Amino acid sequence: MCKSPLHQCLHDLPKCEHHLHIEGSLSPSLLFRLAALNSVPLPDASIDPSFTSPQTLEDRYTRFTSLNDFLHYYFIGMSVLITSADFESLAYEYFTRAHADGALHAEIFFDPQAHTHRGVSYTTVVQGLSAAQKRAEKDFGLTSELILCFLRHMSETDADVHYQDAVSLGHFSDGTVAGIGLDSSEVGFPPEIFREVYASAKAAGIRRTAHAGEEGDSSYISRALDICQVERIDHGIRLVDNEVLLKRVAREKTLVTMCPLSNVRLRCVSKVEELPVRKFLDEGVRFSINSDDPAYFGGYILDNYCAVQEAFGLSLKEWRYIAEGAIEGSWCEEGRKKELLVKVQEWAEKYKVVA
Ligand SMILES: Nc1ncnc2[nH]cnc12
Ligand SMILES: [Zn+2]
Repeated sequence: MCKSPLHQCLHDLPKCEHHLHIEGSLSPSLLFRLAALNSVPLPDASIDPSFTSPQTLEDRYTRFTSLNDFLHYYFIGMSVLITSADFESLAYEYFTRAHADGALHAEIFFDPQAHTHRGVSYTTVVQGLSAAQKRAEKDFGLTSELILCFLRHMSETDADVHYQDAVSLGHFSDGTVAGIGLDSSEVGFPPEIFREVYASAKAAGIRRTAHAGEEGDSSYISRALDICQVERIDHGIRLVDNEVLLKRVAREKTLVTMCPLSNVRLRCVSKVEELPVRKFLDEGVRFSINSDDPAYFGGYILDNYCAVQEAFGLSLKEWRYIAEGAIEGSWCEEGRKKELLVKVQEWAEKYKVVA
């Protein structure tokens, strides 16, 4: 448990998670178990000693030097996921943990290209994730959405093939997949590479987000907004370098999905205190707080909330603003948003937060 005196209060605060890579919730112990079960070879421990045991892998995760250093382990890790049942248990475990942290709604990324290119079909992945979503809603009342991410180090053509697969299966129109995103190595892979697939999605009324301004400079954010017409920005911490852009994001109520512990582990900042939380609050930027890849970055959603509290000492009124902004920026139905806003009101009454 964190040291923050607000721990219980932050636990009880109705939370929405918008930036969670489901493959990034694969713990080293599950990784080793699934590798054995599915007979997937892991790197030889004599070449990379991190793969000696779950503990040595966990230790290696505390020493990432960059986004690419992390992605190397992330892609090896997910290679143990083979069957629909693997994806279902991975996602159900994540939902169970998010529920225990007091999350009521989660919008989770998945990376289909990273699976299809090693022979696991798009349908296998989505069947497993959808089954977990239904179980989590039934068991915990936790609602969720899927966001199909394109890997920016792969071609636009390949992204389009996967987009068209999802379109032809009716996954965007029947609600199986809520929208598209863009992830993986940022620098050198600007958003405009994917302008056409984003234009198709916009024309079809499909929701759009993209990682931008994580390691890349603020022009990645403006290009994601202007060229790909995204409705959200994932990470977006480099907004602080461009005052005009920051004011625009505040004015347009674009949701910025921050991931504090991730940014520290990947050395985008040296400590949580360096993140623009205070600046975003002062300027009225709408943002949510998220875990990104919790099994790799040392914390789930509540750990991230507590880390922000320890660094910035926010008031309950400010936490209420964050919670309401996260709900308003969610991609769930309006009816669900209203229910979630009522829960924030109840939280405010319980903790005597004046409006
Ligand atoms: N933090 C991150 N940035 C870019 N791509 C990712 N894929 C998983 N986590 C990511
Ligand atoms: Zn991410």
